[in-house]
Amino acid sequence: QDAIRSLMTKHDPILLYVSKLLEPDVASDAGALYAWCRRLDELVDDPAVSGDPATTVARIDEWRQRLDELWEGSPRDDLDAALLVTLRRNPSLGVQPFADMLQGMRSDAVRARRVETGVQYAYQVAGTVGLMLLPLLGVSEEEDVAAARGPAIALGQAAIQLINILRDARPDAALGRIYLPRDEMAERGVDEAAVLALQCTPAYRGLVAHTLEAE
Ligand SMILES: CC(C)=CCC/C(C)=C/CC/C(C)=C/CC/C(C)=C/COP(=O)(O)OP(=O)(O)O
Repeated sequence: QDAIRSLMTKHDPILLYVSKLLEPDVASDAGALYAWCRRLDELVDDPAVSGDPATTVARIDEWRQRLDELWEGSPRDDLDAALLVTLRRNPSLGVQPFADMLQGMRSDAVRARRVETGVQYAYQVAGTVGLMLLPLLGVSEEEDVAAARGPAIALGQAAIQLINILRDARPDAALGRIYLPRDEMAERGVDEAAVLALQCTPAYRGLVAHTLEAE
């Protein structure tokens, strides 16, 4: 629990407050899921390997291997062991959202410069979080999951991913990366070169305003 708390304190302090609003078991399950996602993100975002897709991909594949071992009941460390407790407490939690998040990070890593985002990537790195949380929130019967799946993914995407993309658009562009949806950029006449040159054009402002309104 201490290791989970210190990850949250460092990266997402607001989640410490959110956790206090949850039942103790739910809070510790959410914390275990958080630690898995955050450690994966740290592997990928590590500045030491950010210019080296091959190393990043190797790390992601290693994390996938660890996930499989965890699913077979063999955690490699205390944080994995905490996740195993969570998996046992929430048997409807399937491997798919974890595998999908890994796939999203992998496809991000192999594209050296420009990442096409859109709905699929947003699902992979954020919508999946909504799916992971469903069983913790008491949604585990098959037909309930089917009904809640769409809203859960939408919540993850809207709450985490799109806000993140807009917040980080400038530093990402400075790194030669654009995570804005390509189809909407084209529709609104937002020029890729202008974004990379950090120009805040009226078309770009329009896209930001439209994205915020839509969510
Ligand atoms: C503890 C509670 C109440 C909920 C936990 C909810 C969960 C599982 C959250 C996991 C979020 C996470 C770390 C996802 C990994 C992928 C992702 C969208 C990372 C974004 O991280 P930021 O720190 O916002 O951005 P940087 O990667 O740029 O640092």
